Amino acid sequence: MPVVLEHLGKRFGDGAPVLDDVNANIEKGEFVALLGASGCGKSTLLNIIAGLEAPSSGALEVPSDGAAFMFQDAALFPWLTARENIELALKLRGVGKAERRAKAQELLELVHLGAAGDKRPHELSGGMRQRVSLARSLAQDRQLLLMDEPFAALDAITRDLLHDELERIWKETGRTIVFVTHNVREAVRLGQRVLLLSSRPGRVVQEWAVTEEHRTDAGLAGQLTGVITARLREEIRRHAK
Ligand SMILES: Nc1ncnc2c1ncn2[C@@H]1O[C@H](COP(=O)(O)OP(=O)(O)OP(=O)(O)O)[C@@H](O)[C@H]1O
Repeated sequence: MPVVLEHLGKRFGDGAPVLDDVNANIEKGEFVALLGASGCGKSTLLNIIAGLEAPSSGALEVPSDGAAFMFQDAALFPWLTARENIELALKLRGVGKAERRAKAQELLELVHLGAAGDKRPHELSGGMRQRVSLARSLAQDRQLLLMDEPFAALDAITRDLLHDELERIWKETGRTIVFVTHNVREAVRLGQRVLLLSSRPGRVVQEWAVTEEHRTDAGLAGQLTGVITARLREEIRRHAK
């Protein structure tokens, strides 16, 4: 099991707990969508899984080689080309110079940017930049990939395209993915499992399995989206009181 979270809690300083008694098991190769309202602690939980933050209580098991991380903002180095951004990640991983170029090209092709390797970030669209960012995360070659609202800033059509791409890449690479979003449609589109995090404190309050039937039957997927949206609204209302 790559990720086990047991009674995980987090508070910053002497503030109110941000996370409280979070429990979850994520299996190897699984695609889990972590859904929650703004500010409920999704990024904090992802940072804890990534080892960037320590939990205040509870226990967690994560892969010993850590995780690759992809953020909402591509955060590419502007003075490097797309290829060089990816090569840098490979270099940091200790891949030799000769091998780096071929591997970077392979990753560019995987994200359908085979011809754009020499472009710098400002010459790329937002969607293309996120593809480079995805390729760079894959260059880190970790089994576990943590994604923090990576497509939130993109327009709906580009986002749909990237959903298809990410699904294909997930299937091709067998990565374990934890994908944070506040968008229910996106969670149902991508996740095999959707975990709903409550607000203040954040806790997994419900989870849903997204089955093959949901993938092939838009009506069924729409129904599930409706059910999850209603539950999310309830959480937001409860928190607003
Ligand atoms: N380093 C920190 N110090 C103090 N408080 C923090 C810190 N990091 C996060 N918080 C608080 O923890 C809470 C949860 O933040 P977090 O960013 O994890 O939520 P989120 O669900 O990812 O939100 P969003 O969807 O808006 O990105 C917020 O109230 C935030 O102010």
